[in-house]
This record gives sequence, structure tokens and C-alpha cells, in this order.
Amino acid sequence: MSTPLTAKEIQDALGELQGWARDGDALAKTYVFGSFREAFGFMTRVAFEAEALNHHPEWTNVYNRVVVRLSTHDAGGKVTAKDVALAKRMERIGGVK
Ligand SMILES: C[C@H](O)[C@H](O)[C@H]1CNC2=NC(N)=NC(=O)C2=N1
Repeated sequence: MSTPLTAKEIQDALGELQGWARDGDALAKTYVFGSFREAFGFMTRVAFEAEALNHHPEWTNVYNRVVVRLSTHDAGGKVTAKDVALAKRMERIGGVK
């Protein structure tokens, strides 16, 4: 069972995650790319990371934009360390947008 992070732990994590914010009980970021191909390439690479982590994003793609929300279903939809880990992997892939 994943343990939900405290509000302070979430804020501390967000301090290291550029462009991310708390959205209810999730971490959220909107990535904007130069094209659909770039956006979908990002999603493809993240998909393999998510599988490796066994932790998956809730995301929407419209053309060059990918809206991401991360929370942990197994923790009642709260934010856990797994969400922070996946966000950091996404930052390494997507970089600063
Ligand atoms: C059965 C499978 O291991 C679980 O459903 C995993 C898969 N990916 C997941 N992703 C997310 N975001 N939260 C989870 O609790 C979760 N659990």
C-alpha cells in the first residue's frame, strides 16, 4: 500500500519540479511541444517509463499539448512518492517546457 504524502512533503517535492503544481489530490503539469509528433513521442517514452515503474499517468493529449495529472489509485487517489518519481522521470524526458 503506498502512503499518501503530507502537504509539506508535496510542497517540498514541487520545489524540485518546474512547472508542476498541486491540483486537488494530484500533481499536474501541462507540457507544450512544437508539434503533435513531439508530444506523442514524449508520451511514448513516458509510457515505457511508466511500465517500468508500474505507475501510470492520467493524461490528455490535444495536438502539441499533453496535460498530465499524477496520483496513486492504490492510495485512494492521493499523491505518493511514486507520483513524484514519475514526475521526475517525465521531466528528464520532456525537459523544461
Ligand atoms: C495492478 C497494478 O500493479 C496497479 O493497478 C498499479 C498500476 N499503475 C498505477 N498507476 C497509478 N497512478 N496508481 C496506481 O495505484 C497504480 N497501480
